[in-house]
Order: sequence, then structure tokens, then C-alpha cells
Amino acid sequence: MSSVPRIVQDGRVGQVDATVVPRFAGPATFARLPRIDEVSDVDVAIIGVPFDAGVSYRPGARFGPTHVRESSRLLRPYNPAADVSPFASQQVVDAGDLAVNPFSLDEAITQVEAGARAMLERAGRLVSLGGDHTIALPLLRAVAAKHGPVAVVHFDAHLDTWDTYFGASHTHGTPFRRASEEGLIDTSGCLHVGTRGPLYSSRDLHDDRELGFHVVPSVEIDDLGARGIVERIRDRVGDRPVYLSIDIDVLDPAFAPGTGTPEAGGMTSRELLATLRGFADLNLVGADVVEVAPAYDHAEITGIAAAHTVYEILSALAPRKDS
Ligand SMILES: N=C(N)NCCCC(=O)O
Ligand SMILES: [Zn+2]
Ligand SMILES: [Zn+2]
Repeated sequence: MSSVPRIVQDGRVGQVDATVVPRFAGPATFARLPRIDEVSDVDVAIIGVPFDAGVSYRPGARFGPTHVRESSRLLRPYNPAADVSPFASQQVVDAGDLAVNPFSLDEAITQVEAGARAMLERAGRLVSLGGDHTIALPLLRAVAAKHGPVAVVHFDAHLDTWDTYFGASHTHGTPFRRASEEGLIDTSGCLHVGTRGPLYSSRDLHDDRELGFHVVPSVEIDDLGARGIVERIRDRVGDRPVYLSIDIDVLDPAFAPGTGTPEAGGMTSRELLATLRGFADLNLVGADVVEVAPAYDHAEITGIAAAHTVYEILSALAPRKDS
């Protein structure tokens, strides 16, 4: 064990105690949680995937994991909106970054899958910090190897079920088409939330349905509200194992300017966080938060939104006292 003073609750090693060590001091693990080598049992591992060789527009998501960790220093141990202490009822750790080849996209995909599989030997659940959205494919391969085909709930401005770019089949616009083709997803239980903006043609939506997705587009969010979105998600996924993939560009550029392919007309961070609270009673088996590109961020707006997004995911994963 390290000698820094940490909050320990119910035997779980939590954050560095911010009443003793100022939260702006010391290394930035996610929420200043322990590293994986500082604890023996792990329930949830947060893992960085600094990779952005799959982007179609602005690069820079390789710096996402570091930025989200830096932006997570202010998170506190109790989540009043969910009435849960996410670091007390489960052991959450920061497992560091996967070292993936920045010059070979194919090798990087192999490395992400291998890294995630190895991590799942130790941790019950993985929450991955991207990185561009390409990484969802190898992450889904690892998750499906453990749980079978999963219901993907995908928050994104984009469908990410396109076929190829410049002849390349592995890009950040194609992971969910590949996942569907490979049988990694339960095509009776998937949906996108927050999609918007111009497509290549109406055929994109037709293909997307064939690949197994329903859509809650951004234009419906005002009418539905968080509660209505959660109902639509619940109706679609039922009790299937759920994999949650959150592209930070699901948020309006006002709430997440630091991303590679921004589209106007997105969700507020309040809507996203409220919707995520609805995942507490779903069978959530893994998650990623991707596409944070700090070079286009200001005042950590995007980093903070992503850090709180991860915090709500961890809160949803936390076992409830009465369950
Ligand atoms: N997954 C993200 N963020 N973007 C996909 C955009 C694909 C395109 O350039 O059409
Ligand atoms: Zn996107
Ligand atoms: Zn995406």
C-alpha cells in the first residue's frame, strides 16, 4: 500500500483524501483512485486507450485519457443524485493505459482486444477511456468473449455503422457495423441515442436498422426528456447484458467542444448525466467514453463532462445496499 492518506470505506481503498492532500497535488489517476497494483481485489478497472489513428477529421483523441484523468480531480466520494458512494461499495482502480501501436491500426486493434481480455481476468468490469471510437470494436470483442453478444447502448452524434473510409474497414465511423457482422452484439437489443446531423444518404439509416440498431435521435430529446430516453432504452435492452459506449460528441459542442467530429444540436451534459442514472437497474457489463480531444477543449469543459460521465457510469455499476 502507498503511504498517501486515502479514504477507505467498507474495506475498499478509495480516493486520496482531499482534506489532507490538496486535490491538485500528486498524480492524476482517475478521481485520484488507487492504481491497480495498489489493491488486491478489483471490481471495476478504468483503463486508458490513447489511440487516434482511426479518425476521419480532427486528430488528438490519443490525449483523451490523460485529459479526462486530469479533469477528474474534483470528483468527491458521494453521489447525491444517485444516492451512492461509487468507490465504497465496489473496488474501483485506475489500471493505467494500454500501450498500443500508433503506426499500425491493425496491430493496435489486436493489442486493445488482448489488453482488455487480460484486464477482464482481474476485474469484473472495465470502463475504458478513449481514444477514438475505433476502439469500441476490440473492446466489444473482449466483452463478448466473456458475456456473449451484448446489447449496445450507444450515445453519439454519429451512427458509426458506416462501411469503409478510403477503403479502410477499421475507422472511428465503422466499429458497430463490424461488431454486428462479427456477431458481437445482440441485434435485437441495440440502440443509438443522440444521433444528429447530415448523413451520406438515407441508406445509412436503412443499413443501420439492418445491423440491429434502433435510434433515439437528438431531435426527440426535448420531448422525451431523460425519463423518456431511459424508458426507450429499457424497452429495447430488457435484461440483456448491456455495453454502454459513449462518444462525447453526443453532447452539443457547447458542452463538449474538445472532440474530433463535432455536430451542432446535441444533448446537454445535464441530460446525459440524468439519462445515465437510469442504468443502475440494467445489467451493465462494460462501458467506454471516447473521442475526447483536448487540443480543442477550453477550461476543461469537455474533460469535466467526460469525468462526470465516467462517475455516473461507476455509480450505475455500484451494487445497491438493498440488492
Ligand atoms: N465516431 C465519430 N466521432 N465520428 C465518426 C464520423 C465519421 C465521418 O467522418 O463521417
Ligand atoms: Zn461521434
Ligand atoms: Zn462515435
